[in-house]
Amino acid sequence: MVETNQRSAWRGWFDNPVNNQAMRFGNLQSWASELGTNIRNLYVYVHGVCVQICGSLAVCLSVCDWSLRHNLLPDVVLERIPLFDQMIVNSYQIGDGIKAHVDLARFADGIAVVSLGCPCDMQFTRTLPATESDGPHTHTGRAEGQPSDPPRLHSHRVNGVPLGSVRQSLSDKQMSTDTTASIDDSTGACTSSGTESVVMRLCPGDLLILSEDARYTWAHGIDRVTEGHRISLTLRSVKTDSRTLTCPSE
Ligand SMILES: O=C(O)CCC(=O)C(=O)O
Ligand SMILES: [Fe+2]
Repeated sequence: MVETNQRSAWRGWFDNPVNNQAMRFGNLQSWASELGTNIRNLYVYVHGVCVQICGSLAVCLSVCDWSLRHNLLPDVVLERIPLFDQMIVNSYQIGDGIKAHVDLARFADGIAVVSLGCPCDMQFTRTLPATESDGPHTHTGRAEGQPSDPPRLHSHRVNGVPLGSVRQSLSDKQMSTDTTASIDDSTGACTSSGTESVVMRLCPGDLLILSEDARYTWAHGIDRVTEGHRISLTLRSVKTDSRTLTCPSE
């Protein structure tokens, strides 16, 4: 449903391949606000393993059927009204990508990206400290590279949840409440040349949430889309102190 509505929402915007990005600030279209509401209400269950300790020995190891419920966004972000007030729609033709970046600091924590159309691989690279990087707005076609010399770090868990589990199919009619996500540590985590990186396949209907560590200390980018037309919706919130646009000449 979301995909059908949204496709008609941007019909004609990208007919000319020169146009590959559309932005909206302030009040979002009703379907985009509804998407934000659905994201606010989403949570995942993380299944656990229980180790029972007796003295200094682990005497029993059992896989439990209890689950930990995680909201997709931190509480402080979920309290925000509206949750999102800025949207970018990116259109990628074959060969297009987006340079590895950390989203600009003027956007608050808690960013949601919905993937539609053809799948692609998104690369995550750990980079510290979080910087006001070039940002995504250099979306001019092919990605040009990765941040130079990112620090070496070790964890591929984000907010305690492996990156690969923070995906939720929006085509799932149950999306508002009883959603589940499996923990999958085999999401392509790899280490090369001392750089920690993770590749995540983004399929149509996937929702990617970037918050806290994932939002501030991992760069994300797409080398190039290889299979066909892809559309992404990025929902963000402009920080209160960044809402006034100033003209450099003033
Ligand atoms: O197209 C995407 O999946 C990511 C877009 C993005 O990172 C951005 O607009 O900041
Ligand atoms: Fe981004």
